[in-house]
Amino acid sequence: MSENLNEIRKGLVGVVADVSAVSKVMPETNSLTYRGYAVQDLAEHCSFEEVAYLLWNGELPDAAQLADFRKEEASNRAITPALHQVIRAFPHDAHPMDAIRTAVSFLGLEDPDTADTSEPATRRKAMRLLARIPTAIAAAHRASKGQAPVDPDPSLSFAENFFHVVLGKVPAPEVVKAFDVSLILYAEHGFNASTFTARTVTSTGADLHGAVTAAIAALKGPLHGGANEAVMHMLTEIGSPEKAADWLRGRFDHKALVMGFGHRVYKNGDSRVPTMTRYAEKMAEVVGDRRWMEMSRILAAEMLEKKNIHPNLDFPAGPAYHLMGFDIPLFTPIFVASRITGWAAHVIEQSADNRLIRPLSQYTGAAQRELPHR
Ligand SMILES: CC(=O)SCCNC(=O)CCNC(=O)[C@H](O)C(C)(C)COP(=O)(O)OP(=O)(O)OC[C@H]1O[C@@H](n2cnc3c(N)ncnc32)[C@H](O)[C@@H]1OP(=O)(O)O
Ligand SMILES: O=C([O-])CC(=O)C(=O)O
Repeated sequence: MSENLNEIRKGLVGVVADVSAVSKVMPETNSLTYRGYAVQDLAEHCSFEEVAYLLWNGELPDAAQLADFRKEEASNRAITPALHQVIRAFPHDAHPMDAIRTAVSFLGLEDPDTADTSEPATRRKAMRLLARIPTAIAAAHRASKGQAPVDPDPSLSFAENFFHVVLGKVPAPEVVKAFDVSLILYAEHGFNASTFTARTVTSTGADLHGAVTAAIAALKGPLHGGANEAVMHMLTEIGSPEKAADWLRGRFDHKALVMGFGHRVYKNGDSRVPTMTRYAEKMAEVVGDRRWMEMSRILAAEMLEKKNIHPNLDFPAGPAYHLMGFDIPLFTPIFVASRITGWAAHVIEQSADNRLIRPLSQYTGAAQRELPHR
């Protein structure tokens, strides 16, 4: 095999690493489909549970299949006293992404199917993770604030229950809908860094909890999922719409990244941004606070005009989650609660037709040499 420097694609830019039937990212039309359905249609007309079923099964559920899926998810939400105890032992200033990464690893220790990498076992484990991740995120977040955990409520939808376990109350239906839309938009996106991490771990024959633990670690990074938190920190730092343009000029002067902008695949706009922006605007109306969306509008217009760079999904999701009442460190964990669906679909797909993922590197270190005399 040739080892030509010209063949190196740093960051694997443009490399097609495998086939996948889970989703299709189409930068030429700024569009995205899950199992063939346009993501904006799914977001508008389906629930997150239906989309989770679709990603895992290839087809949308009928009424009975959806009822079974919902029942299965809702009845698996409780976490053990042992995990609650572990969570209470986390440092109070631990980032919730580190907390959920550790909790998922612990859930692997407890799971009766941990080491079984067969497809039926992986599906059972995926359902348990989907159901328990919100409970663990909420327990860790509440413990860090000195608050007691809230028991999950099986009578609530996935989205309603997320608010219930984190905040202890379920907001108005339009807020729940906006959150559900965000979960659908975040659920799946091809071979992004965290999903590729999950597939790489799976390719070694390792189990789902290992793959998801690694994927969470990858998602935390500010160039990936961590950007939704960084966006809200940025907006908070700017403070008011009048300061947005000047603040941005300062970033340009320092050649600094502007969080929530740019994308490895989309160069002319992220398929999910128009839908998420619309729902973030609705949240601004509900809350009666237009400041964040006004700042966002100015930043997006300036970035496009001066740099020709479009926002990605994390840009409207950040202020949307803030307006829904979530603390900033919960934003990327919410991404985890959603993306577990895409990760599991890819783990199942990778296992079904596996080959070890193992690229090459071109060596640039010292030439071969003799050991010093000893
Ligand atoms: C859900 C998600 O994970 S979406 C991604 C979330 N991440 C972010 O929002 C972080 C900010 N964005 C970025 O860091 C990048 O755009 C990435 C990591 C998402 C994509 O990176 P790449 O594909 O390697 O970037 P790309 O090659 O398109 O960059 C082209 C040019 O635009 C610049 N650029 C790209 N994004 C940004 C940005 N957010 N702010 C300022 N400049 C940027 C690059 O610095 C580069 O400039 P150069 O040609 O002068 O070196
Ligand atoms: O596709 C990517 O590289 C990042 C992204 O938007 C996602 O994971 O949703």
